[in-house]
Amino acid sequence: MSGFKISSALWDKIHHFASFPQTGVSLQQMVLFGQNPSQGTLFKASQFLAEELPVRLAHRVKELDQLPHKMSDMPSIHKVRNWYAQSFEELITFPKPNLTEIVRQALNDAPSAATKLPESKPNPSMYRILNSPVNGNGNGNSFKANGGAVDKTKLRIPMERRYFASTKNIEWPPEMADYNRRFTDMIDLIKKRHDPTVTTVAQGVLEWKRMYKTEHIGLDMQNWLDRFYMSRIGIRFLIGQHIALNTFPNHEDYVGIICTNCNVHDVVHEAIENARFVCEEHYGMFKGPPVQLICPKDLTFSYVPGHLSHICFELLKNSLRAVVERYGSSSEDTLPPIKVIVVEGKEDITIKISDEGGGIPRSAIPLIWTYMYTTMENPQDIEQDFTASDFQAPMAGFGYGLPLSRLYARYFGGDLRLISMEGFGTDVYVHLNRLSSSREPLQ
Ligand SMILES: Nc1ncnc2c1ncn2[C@@H]1O[C@H](COP(=O)(O)OP(=O)(O)OP(=O)(O)O)[C@@H](O)[C@H]1O
Repeated sequence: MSGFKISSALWDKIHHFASFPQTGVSLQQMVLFGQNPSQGTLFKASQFLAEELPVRLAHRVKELDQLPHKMSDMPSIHKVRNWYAQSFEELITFPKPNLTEIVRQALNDAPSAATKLPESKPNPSMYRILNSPVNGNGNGNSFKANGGAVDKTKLRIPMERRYFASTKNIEWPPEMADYNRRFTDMIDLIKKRHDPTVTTVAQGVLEWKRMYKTEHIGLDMQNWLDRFYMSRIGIRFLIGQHIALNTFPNHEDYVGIICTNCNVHDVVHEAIENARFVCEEHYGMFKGPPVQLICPKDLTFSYVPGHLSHICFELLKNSLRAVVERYGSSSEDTLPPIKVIVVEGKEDITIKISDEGGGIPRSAIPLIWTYMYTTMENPQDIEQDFTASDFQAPMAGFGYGLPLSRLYARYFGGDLRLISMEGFGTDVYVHLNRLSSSREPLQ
Protein backbone atom coordinates (compact mmCIF):
# COMPACT_ATOMS: atom_id res chain seq x y z
CA MET A 1 0.00 0.00 0.00
CA SER A 2 1.39 3.43 -0.89
CA GLY A 3 2.25 5.43 2.24
CA PHE A 4 1.32 8.69 0.56
CA LYS A 5 -1.16 10.92 2.43
CA ILE A 6 -3.08 13.81 0.95
CA SER A 7 -2.65 16.83 3.22
CA SER A 8 -5.43 19.42 3.43
CA ALA A 9 -3.20 21.96 1.64
CA LEU A 10 -2.77 19.48 -1.19
CA TRP A 11 -6.53 18.91 -1.32
CA ASP A 12 -7.02 22.64 -1.75
CA LYS A 13 -4.63 22.65 -4.69
CA ILE A 14 -6.30 19.61 -6.20
CA HIS A 15 -9.69 21.31 -6.03
CA HIS A 16 -8.27 24.46 -7.54
CA PHE A 17 -6.70 22.64 -10.50
CA ALA A 18 -9.80 20.48 -10.97
CA SER A 19 -11.87 23.60 -11.49
CA PHE A 20 -10.09 24.19 -14.81
CA PRO A 21 -11.22 22.42 -17.96
CA GLN A 22 -8.81 20.01 -19.60
CA THR A 23 -7.24 20.96 -22.94
CA GLY A 24 -7.54 18.26 -25.58
CA VAL A 25 -4.96 17.88 -28.33
CA SER A 26 -5.29 16.27 -31.73
CA LEU A 27 -2.97 13.79 -33.36
CA GLN A 28 -2.40 16.25 -36.19
CA GLN A 29 -1.32 18.97 -33.76
CA MET A 30 1.08 16.61 -32.04
CA VAL A 31 2.63 15.60 -35.35
CA LEU A 32 3.10 19.16 -36.59
CA PHE A 33 4.37 20.36 -33.28
CA GLY A 34 6.88 17.61 -32.72
CA GLN A 35 8.63 17.64 -36.08
CA ASN A 36 12.35 18.34 -35.59
CA PRO A 37 11.89 19.92 -32.19
CA SER A 38 14.53 22.27 -30.79
CA GLN A 39 15.28 22.49 -27.06
CA GLY A 40 13.01 25.56 -27.06
CA THR A 41 10.13 23.61 -28.56
CA LEU A 42 10.67 20.78 -26.11
CA PHE A 43 10.68 23.32 -23.34
CA LYS A 44 7.36 24.72 -24.59
CA ALA A 45 6.01 21.17 -24.59
CA SER A 46 7.14 20.60 -21.03
CA GLN A 47 5.49 23.88 -20.00
CA PHE A 48 2.26 22.68 -21.54
CA LEU A 49 2.52 19.35 -19.71
CA ALA A 50 3.51 21.03 -16.44
CA GLU A 51 0.18 22.85 -16.65
CA GLU A 52 -2.05 20.30 -18.33
CA LEU A 53 -1.07 17.12 -16.48
CA PRO A 54 -1.87 18.50 -13.01
CA VAL A 55 -5.28 19.61 -14.30
CA ARG A 56 -6.02 16.17 -15.71
CA LEU A 57 -4.70 14.39 -12.61
CA ALA A 58 -6.66 16.68 -10.28
CA HIS A 59 -9.89 15.84 -12.10
CA ARG A 60 -9.18 12.16 -11.57
CA VAL A 61 -8.27 12.50 -7.88
CA LYS A 62 -11.56 14.28 -7.27
CA GLU A 63 -13.50 11.71 -9.20
CA LEU A 64 -11.82 8.80 -7.46
CA ASP A 65 -12.71 10.43 -4.18
CA GLN A 66 -16.36 10.98 -5.09
CA LEU A 67 -17.26 7.65 -6.61
CA PRO A 68 -20.85 6.61 -5.99
CA HIS A 69 -22.10 3.65 -3.93
CA LYS A 70 -19.12 3.84 -1.53
CA MET A 71 -16.79 2.62 -4.26
CA SER A 72 -14.30 5.31 -3.15
CA ASP A 73 -13.82 3.46 0.14
CA MET A 74 -12.32 0.38 -1.46
CA PRO A 75 -8.61 -0.04 -0.59
CA SER A 76 -7.50 -0.40 -4.21
CA ILE A 77 -9.38 2.74 -5.24
CA HIS A 78 -7.66 4.59 -2.39
CA LYS A 79 -4.33 3.34 -3.60
CA VAL A 80 -4.94 4.63 -7.14
CA ARG A 81 -6.26 7.95 -5.87
CA ASN A 82 -3.08 8.42 -3.84
CA TRP A 83 -0.88 7.65 -6.87
CA TYR A 84 -2.71 10.36 -8.79
CA ALA A 85 -2.37 12.81 -5.90
CA GLN A 86 1.34 12.05 -5.47
CA SER A 87 2.02 12.55 -9.16
CA PHE A 88 -0.01 15.77 -9.05
CA GLU A 89 2.13 17.04 -6.18
CA GLU A 90 5.38 16.13 -7.91
CA LEU A 91 4.32 18.05 -10.99
CA ILE A 92 3.21 21.22 -9.24
CA THR A 93 6.30 21.35 -7.01
CA PHE A 94 8.80 20.65 -9.78
CA PRO A 95 11.24 23.59 -9.74
CA LYS A 96 11.03 25.97 -12.68
CA PRO A 97 14.27 26.87 -14.46
CA ASN A 98 15.94 30.24 -14.15
CA LEU A 99 15.83 31.73 -17.61
CA THR A 100 17.25 35.04 -18.72
CA GLU A 101 14.98 37.75 -20.04
CA ILE A 102 16.29 37.20 -23.57
CA VAL A 103 15.39 33.52 -23.47
CA ARG A 104 11.95 34.27 -22.04
CA GLN A 105 11.38 36.78 -24.76
CA ALA A 106 12.41 34.28 -27.43
CA LEU A 107 9.98 31.74 -26.00
CA ASN A 108 7.12 34.18 -25.84
CA ASP A 109 7.55 35.65 -29.31
CA ALA A 110 4.32 35.24 -31.18
CA PRO A 111 4.38 32.33 -33.56
CA SER A 112 4.46 33.24 -37.21
CA ALA A 113 1.44 32.23 -39.26
CA ALA A 114 3.48 29.52 -40.96
CA THR A 115 4.15 27.70 -37.73
CA LYS A 116 0.69 28.02 -36.25
CA LEU A 117 -0.97 24.73 -35.50
CA PRO A 118 -4.33 23.91 -37.08
CA GLU A 119 -7.37 23.98 -34.85
CA SER A 120 -8.60 20.69 -33.50
CA LYS A 121 -12.17 19.51 -34.08
CA PRO A 122 -14.54 18.01 -31.52
CA ASN A 123 -14.16 14.25 -31.21
CA PRO A 124 -17.30 12.47 -32.52
CA SER A 125 -17.28 10.14 -29.52
CA MET A 126 -17.90 13.12 -27.20
CA TYR A 127 -21.35 13.39 -28.73
CA ARG A 128 -22.01 9.73 -28.00
CA ILE A 129 -20.71 9.96 -24.44
CA LEU A 130 -22.70 13.12 -23.62
CA ASN A 131 -25.88 11.60 -24.98
CA SER A 132 -25.52 8.36 -23.12
CA PRO A 133 -28.25 7.67 -20.54
CA VAL A 134 -26.02 8.65 -17.63
CA ASN A 135 -24.39 11.83 -18.86
CA GLY A 136 -25.84 14.74 -20.77
CA ASN A 137 -29.44 14.21 -21.70
CA GLY A 138 -29.93 11.15 -19.59
CA ASN A 139 -32.24 11.41 -16.66
CA GLY A 140 -31.53 8.47 -14.40
CA ASN A 141 -28.46 9.39 -12.44
CA SER A 142 -27.02 12.55 -11.06
CA PHE A 143 -23.40 11.39 -10.84
CA LYS A 144 -21.54 13.63 -13.26
CA ALA A 145 -18.08 13.81 -14.69
CA ASN A 146 -15.70 15.75 -12.44
CA GLY A 147 -18.39 16.11 -9.80
CA GLY A 148 -19.90 18.69 -12.18
CA ALA A 149 -17.42 21.26 -10.91
CA VAL A 150 -15.60 22.56 -13.98
CA ASP A 151 -15.81 26.30 -14.27
CA LYS A 152 -16.22 26.94 -17.98
CA THR A 153 -15.37 30.60 -17.51
CA LYS A 154 -11.84 29.61 -16.62
CA LEU A 155 -10.82 29.41 -20.22
CA ARG A 156 -7.38 28.14 -20.95
CA ILE A 157 -5.18 28.91 -23.91
CA PRO A 158 -6.19 26.61 -26.77
CA MET A 159 -3.60 24.32 -28.18
CA GLU A 160 -3.25 26.15 -31.48
CA ARG A 161 -2.09 29.30 -29.70
CA ARG A 162 0.14 27.54 -27.28
CA TYR A 163 2.49 25.47 -29.32
CA PHE A 164 4.81 26.56 -32.02
CA ALA A 165 7.96 25.25 -33.48
CA SER A 166 9.59 28.42 -34.81
CA THR A 167 12.44 28.24 -32.39
CA LYS A 168 15.04 26.63 -34.58
CA ASN A 169 17.45 29.51 -35.09
CA ILE A 170 17.86 30.38 -31.47
CA GLU A 171 20.67 29.18 -29.32
CA TRP A 172 19.14 27.82 -26.18
CA PRO A 173 21.12 27.87 -22.93
CA PRO A 174 22.32 24.58 -21.41
CA GLU A 175 19.99 25.07 -18.42
CA MET A 176 17.10 24.55 -20.75
CA ALA A 177 18.35 21.19 -22.02
CA ASP A 178 19.04 20.24 -18.42
CA TYR A 179 15.51 21.19 -17.38
CA ASN A 180 14.05 19.26 -20.31
CA ARG A 181 16.01 16.19 -19.25
CA ARG A 182 14.96 16.39 -15.61
CA PHE A 183 11.33 17.04 -16.48
CA THR A 184 11.34 14.04 -18.82
CA ASP A 185 12.83 11.82 -16.09
CA MET A 186 10.16 12.95 -13.66
CA ILE A 187 7.22 12.20 -15.94
CA ASP A 188 8.81 8.88 -16.85
CA LEU A 189 8.68 7.93 -13.16
CA ILE A 190 5.08 9.10 -12.96
CA LYS A 191 4.18 6.95 -15.95
CA LYS A 192 5.78 3.92 -14.29
CA ARG A 193 3.98 4.58 -11.02
CA HIS A 194 0.68 4.42 -12.88
CA ASP A 195 1.45 1.25 -14.86
CA PRO A 196 -0.83 -0.94 -12.70
CA THR A 197 -3.74 1.52 -12.68
CA VAL A 198 -6.12 -0.44 -14.91
CA THR A 199 -5.58 -3.60 -12.97
CA THR A 200 -5.76 -1.94 -9.56
CA VAL A 201 -9.00 -0.11 -10.36
CA ALA A 202 -10.42 -3.41 -11.57
CA GLN A 203 -9.36 -4.95 -8.31
CA GLY A 204 -11.17 -2.13 -6.49
CA VAL A 205 -14.32 -2.98 -8.40
CA LEU A 206 -13.91 -6.62 -7.37
CA GLU A 207 -13.48 -5.60 -3.73
CA TRP A 208 -16.70 -3.61 -4.00
CA LYS A 209 -18.58 -6.48 -5.65
CA ARG A 210 -17.49 -8.80 -2.88
CA MET A 211 -18.29 -6.40 -0.08
CA TYR A 212 -21.78 -5.65 -1.39
CA LYS A 213 -22.33 -9.17 -2.72
CA THR A 214 -23.37 -7.99 -6.13
CA GLU A 215 -22.59 -9.36 -9.57
CA HIS A 216 -22.88 -6.30 -11.80
CA ILE A 217 -21.74 -2.73 -11.71
CA GLY A 218 -24.36 -0.15 -12.68
CA LEU A 219 -24.41 2.02 -15.77
CA ASP A 220 -23.07 4.97 -13.80
CA MET A 221 -19.95 3.00 -12.78
CA GLN A 222 -19.59 1.68 -16.30
CA ASN A 223 -19.58 5.20 -17.72
CA TRP A 224 -17.25 6.32 -15.00
CA LEU A 225 -14.77 3.58 -15.91
CA ASP A 226 -15.00 4.56 -19.58
CA ARG A 227 -14.22 8.15 -18.71
CA PHE A 228 -11.46 7.22 -16.31
CA TYR A 229 -9.69 4.84 -18.68
CA MET A 230 -10.11 7.25 -21.59
CA SER A 231 -8.45 9.94 -19.51
CA ARG A 232 -5.67 7.52 -18.71
CA ILE A 233 -5.07 6.80 -22.38
CA GLY A 234 -4.74 10.56 -22.93
CA ILE A 235 -2.37 11.15 -20.03
CA ARG A 236 -0.16 8.25 -21.09
CA PHE A 237 -0.21 9.37 -24.69
CA LEU A 238 0.96 12.87 -23.71
CA ILE A 239 3.67 11.53 -21.41
CA GLY A 240 4.78 8.82 -23.85
CA GLN A 241 4.96 11.35 -26.66
CA HIS A 242 7.00 13.78 -24.59
CA ILE A 243 9.46 11.13 -23.44
CA ALA A 244 9.88 9.90 -27.01
CA LEU A 245 10.44 13.42 -28.39
CA ASN A 246 13.09 14.00 -25.74
CA THR A 247 14.87 10.67 -25.84
CA PHE A 248 14.29 8.75 -29.07
CA PRO A 249 16.74 9.18 -31.93
CA ASN A 250 15.34 10.90 -35.02
CA HIS A 251 13.45 8.62 -37.35
CA GLU A 252 11.98 9.79 -40.63
CA ASP A 253 8.70 7.93 -40.08
CA TYR A 254 8.17 8.90 -36.46
CA VAL A 255 7.28 11.98 -34.47
CA GLY A 256 7.64 10.76 -30.91
CA ILE A 257 5.47 7.67 -30.64
CA ILE A 258 3.32 8.69 -33.61
CA CYS A 259 4.22 6.93 -36.83
CA THR A 260 3.52 9.27 -39.73
CA ASN A 261 3.83 6.38 -42.13
CA CYS A 262 2.06 3.69 -40.13
CA ASN A 263 1.62 0.70 -42.45
CA VAL A 264 -1.72 -0.87 -41.65
CA HIS A 265 -0.92 -4.17 -43.33
CA ASP A 266 2.26 -4.63 -41.32
CA VAL A 267 0.69 -3.75 -37.98
CA VAL A 268 -2.35 -5.99 -38.55
CA HIS A 269 -0.17 -8.82 -39.85
CA GLU A 270 1.96 -8.71 -36.72
CA ALA A 271 -1.13 -8.64 -34.50
CA ILE A 272 -2.42 -11.74 -36.32
CA GLU A 273 0.86 -13.58 -35.74
CA ASN A 274 0.93 -12.63 -32.07
CA ALA A 275 -2.70 -13.53 -31.43
CA ARG A 276 -2.32 -16.89 -33.18
CA PHE A 277 0.76 -17.62 -31.12
CA VAL A 278 -1.10 -16.89 -27.86
CA CYS A 279 -4.01 -19.02 -29.08
CA GLU A 280 -1.76 -21.96 -29.98
CA GLU A 281 -0.01 -21.76 -26.61
CA HIS A 282 -3.29 -21.53 -24.71
CA TYR A 283 -5.08 -24.41 -26.42
CA GLY A 284 -1.95 -26.50 -27.01
CA MET A 285 -2.49 -26.45 -30.75
CA PHE A 286 0.15 -26.97 -33.39
CA LYS A 287 -1.63 -24.54 -35.71
CA GLY A 288 -4.28 -22.01 -34.69
CA PRO A 289 -7.26 -21.14 -36.93
CA PRO A 290 -6.17 -19.60 -40.25
CA VAL A 291 -6.49 -15.84 -40.66
CA GLN A 292 -6.79 -14.24 -44.11
CA LEU A 293 -5.69 -10.65 -44.43
CA ILE A 294 -6.88 -8.56 -47.34
CA CYS A 295 -5.26 -5.15 -47.11
CA PRO A 296 -3.43 -2.88 -49.55
CA LYS A 297 0.25 -3.28 -48.74
CA ASP A 298 0.99 0.40 -49.23
CA LEU A 299 -1.81 1.78 -47.04
CA THR A 300 -0.26 4.15 -44.50
CA PHE A 301 -1.49 6.94 -42.25
CA SER A 302 -0.48 8.81 -39.11
CA TYR A 303 -1.24 6.81 -36.00
CA VAL A 304 0.23 5.39 -32.84
CA PRO A 305 1.11 1.84 -33.91
CA GLY A 306 0.90 0.61 -30.33
CA HIS A 307 -2.77 1.62 -30.14
CA LEU A 308 -3.62 -0.04 -33.44
CA SER A 309 -1.85 -3.27 -32.63
CA HIS A 310 -3.49 -3.40 -29.20
CA ILE A 311 -6.96 -3.13 -30.76
CA CYS A 312 -6.31 -5.73 -33.47
CA PHE A 313 -4.62 -8.15 -31.11
CA GLU A 314 -7.54 -8.08 -28.66
CA LEU A 315 -10.14 -8.55 -31.40
CA LEU A 316 -8.24 -11.35 -33.06
CA LYS A 317 -7.84 -13.21 -29.79
CA ASN A 318 -11.61 -13.03 -29.36
CA SER A 319 -12.24 -14.39 -32.84
CA LEU A 320 -9.64 -17.15 -32.54
CA ARG A 321 -11.06 -18.22 -29.21
CA ALA A 322 -14.62 -18.26 -30.55
CA VAL A 323 -13.61 -20.43 -33.53
CA VAL A 324 -11.58 -22.88 -31.43
CA GLU A 325 -14.28 -23.17 -28.79
CA ARG A 326 -16.93 -23.79 -31.41
CA TYR A 327 -15.10 -26.41 -33.44
CA GLY A 328 -12.69 -27.82 -30.85
CA SER A 329 -8.92 -27.56 -30.81
CA SER A 330 -8.47 -31.02 -32.30
CA SER A 331 -10.00 -30.09 -35.67
CA GLU A 332 -7.00 -27.93 -36.61
CA ASP A 333 -7.11 -28.63 -40.32
CA THR A 334 -10.76 -27.88 -40.91
CA LEU A 335 -11.27 -24.68 -38.94
CA PRO A 336 -13.03 -21.91 -40.91
CA PRO A 337 -10.74 -18.94 -41.56
CA ILE A 338 -11.07 -15.58 -39.86
CA LYS A 339 -11.18 -12.85 -42.50
CA VAL A 340 -9.60 -9.47 -41.95
CA ILE A 341 -10.47 -6.88 -44.58
CA VAL A 342 -9.03 -3.40 -44.56
CA VAL A 343 -10.38 -0.61 -46.77
CA GLU A 344 -9.55 3.01 -47.13
CA GLY A 345 -12.23 5.68 -47.40
CA LYS A 346 -11.90 9.45 -47.48
CA GLU A 347 -12.55 9.86 -43.78
CA ASP A 348 -11.87 6.47 -42.30
CA ILE A 349 -9.72 3.44 -42.68
CA THR A 350 -11.96 0.54 -41.68
CA ILE A 351 -10.84 -2.87 -40.55
CA LYS A 352 -13.44 -5.62 -40.54
CA ILE A 353 -12.70 -8.83 -38.66
CA SER A 354 -15.16 -11.63 -39.45
CA ASP A 355 -15.20 -14.99 -37.76
CA GLU A 356 -17.41 -18.04 -37.84
CA GLY A 357 -17.14 -18.62 -34.12
CA GLY A 358 -20.90 -18.88 -33.53
CA GLY A 359 -21.60 -15.24 -32.62
CA ILE A 360 -22.98 -13.86 -29.38
CA PRO A 361 -26.58 -14.12 -28.14
CA ARG A 362 -28.43 -10.82 -28.57
CA SER A 363 -29.18 -10.66 -24.86
CA ALA A 364 -25.44 -10.67 -24.09
CA ILE A 365 -24.55 -7.86 -26.49
CA PRO A 366 -24.94 -5.00 -23.95
CA LEU A 367 -22.81 -6.98 -21.48
CA ILE A 368 -19.80 -7.40 -23.75
CA TRP A 369 -19.08 -3.67 -23.51
CA THR A 370 -19.05 -3.78 -19.73
CA TYR A 371 -15.79 -4.13 -17.89
CA MET A 372 -15.12 -7.53 -16.43
CA TYR A 373 -17.71 -9.36 -18.45
CA THR A 374 -16.17 -12.54 -19.78
CA THR A 375 -17.45 -15.96 -20.72
CA MET A 376 -14.02 -17.47 -20.19
CA GLU A 377 -14.26 -20.29 -17.69
CA ASN A 378 -11.61 -20.36 -14.99
CA PRO A 379 -10.01 -17.12 -16.10
CA GLN A 380 -6.47 -16.53 -14.86
CA ASP A 381 -6.39 -15.44 -11.24
CA ILE A 382 -7.24 -11.82 -11.63
CA GLU A 383 -5.72 -10.69 -8.36
CA GLN A 384 -2.39 -12.36 -8.89
CA ASP A 385 -2.11 -11.06 -12.42
CA PHE A 386 -3.22 -7.67 -11.33
CA THR A 387 -0.06 -7.14 -9.33
CA ALA A 388 1.86 -7.06 -12.60
CA SER A 389 1.93 -3.95 -14.76
CA ASP A 390 -0.44 -3.85 -17.73
CA PHE A 391 -1.91 -7.00 -19.19
CA GLN A 392 0.46 -9.84 -19.90
CA ALA A 393 -1.51 -10.98 -22.92
CA PRO A 394 -3.53 -13.92 -21.65
CA MET A 395 -5.91 -15.53 -24.14
CA ALA A 396 -8.97 -14.06 -22.44
CA GLY A 397 -10.55 -13.68 -19.07
CA PHE A 398 -10.35 -10.11 -17.79
CA GLY A 399 -13.32 -8.88 -19.78
CA TYR A 400 -11.42 -5.71 -20.69
CA GLY A 401 -10.57 -6.48 -24.32
CA LEU A 402 -13.62 -4.99 -26.05
CA PRO A 403 -14.34 -1.93 -23.88
CA LEU A 404 -10.70 -0.85 -23.77
CA SER A 405 -10.18 -1.41 -27.49
CA ARG A 406 -13.20 0.76 -28.19
CA LEU A 407 -11.72 3.53 -26.06
CA TYR A 408 -8.44 3.33 -27.99
CA ALA A 409 -10.34 3.57 -31.28
CA ARG A 410 -12.42 6.52 -30.04
CA TYR A 411 -9.47 8.37 -28.58
CA PHE A 412 -8.36 9.63 -31.99
CA GLY A 413 -11.89 10.01 -33.36
CA GLY A 414 -12.54 6.45 -34.53
CA ASP A 415 -14.92 3.82 -33.26
CA LEU A 416 -15.49 0.11 -32.77
CA ARG A 417 -18.69 -1.76 -33.57
CA LEU A 418 -19.64 -5.37 -33.25
CA ILE A 419 -22.39 -7.21 -35.11
CA SER A 420 -23.16 -10.78 -34.24
CA MET A 421 -25.11 -13.42 -36.06
CA GLU A 422 -25.89 -15.96 -33.39
CA GLY A 423 -25.35 -19.47 -34.69
CA PHE A 424 -22.81 -18.32 -37.26
CA GLY A 425 -20.26 -15.72 -36.27
CA THR A 426 -19.25 -12.16 -35.44
CA ASP A 427 -18.17 -9.15 -37.48
CA VAL A 428 -16.23 -6.41 -35.76
CA TYR A 429 -15.61 -3.07 -37.47
CA VAL A 430 -12.74 -0.85 -36.39
CA HIS A 431 -13.07 2.66 -37.79
CA LEU A 432 -9.89 4.71 -37.70
CA ASN A 433 -10.20 8.38 -38.43
CA ARG A 434 -7.47 9.23 -40.93
CA LEU A 435 -8.03 13.00 -40.83
CA SER A 436 -6.51 13.00 -37.32
CA SER A 437 -7.85 16.46 -36.52
CA SER A 438 -10.25 15.52 -33.73
CA ARG A 439 -9.17 16.39 -30.24
CA GLU A 440 -9.09 13.96 -27.33
CA PRO A 441 -12.57 13.24 -25.91
CA LEU A 442 -11.91 14.53 -22.41
CA GLN A 443 -14.54 14.94 -19.72
N1 LIG B 1 -15.69 -12.70 -31.86
C1 LIG B 1 -16.39 -13.13 -30.80
N2 LIG B 1 -17.17 -14.22 -30.90
C2 LIG B 1 -17.88 -14.68 -29.85
N3 LIG B 1 -17.89 -14.08 -28.63
C3 LIG B 1 -17.14 -12.98 -28.47
C4 LIG B 1 -16.36 -12.44 -29.53
N4 LIG B 1 -15.74 -11.33 -29.07
C5 LIG B 1 -16.10 -11.19 -27.79
N5 LIG B 1 -16.95 -12.17 -27.41
C6 LIG B 1 -17.56 -12.34 -26.07
O1 LIG B 1 -17.45 -11.13 -25.35
C7 LIG B 1 -16.81 -11.37 -24.08
C8 LIG B 1 -16.04 -10.14 -23.68
O2 LIG B 1 -14.93 -9.95 -24.56
P1 LIG B 1 -13.68 -9.09 -24.08
O3 LIG B 1 -12.72 -9.06 -25.22
O4 LIG B 1 -14.14 -7.80 -23.54
O5 LIG B 1 -13.11 -9.91 -22.84
P2 LIG B 1 -12.41 -11.35 -22.80
O6 LIG B 1 -11.94 -11.71 -24.18
O7 LIG B 1 -13.34 -12.32 -22.15
O8 LIG B 1 -11.19 -11.07 -21.84
P3 LIG B 1 -9.89 -10.14 -22.09
O9 LIG B 1 -10.10 -8.91 -21.28
O10 LIG B 1 -8.78 -10.94 -21.57
O11 LIG B 1 -9.84 -9.84 -23.55
C9 LIG B 1 -15.97 -12.61 -24.30
O12 LIG B 1 -15.73 -13.29 -23.09
C10 LIG B 1 -16.87 -13.42 -25.25
O13 LIG B 1 -17.87 -14.11 -24.54
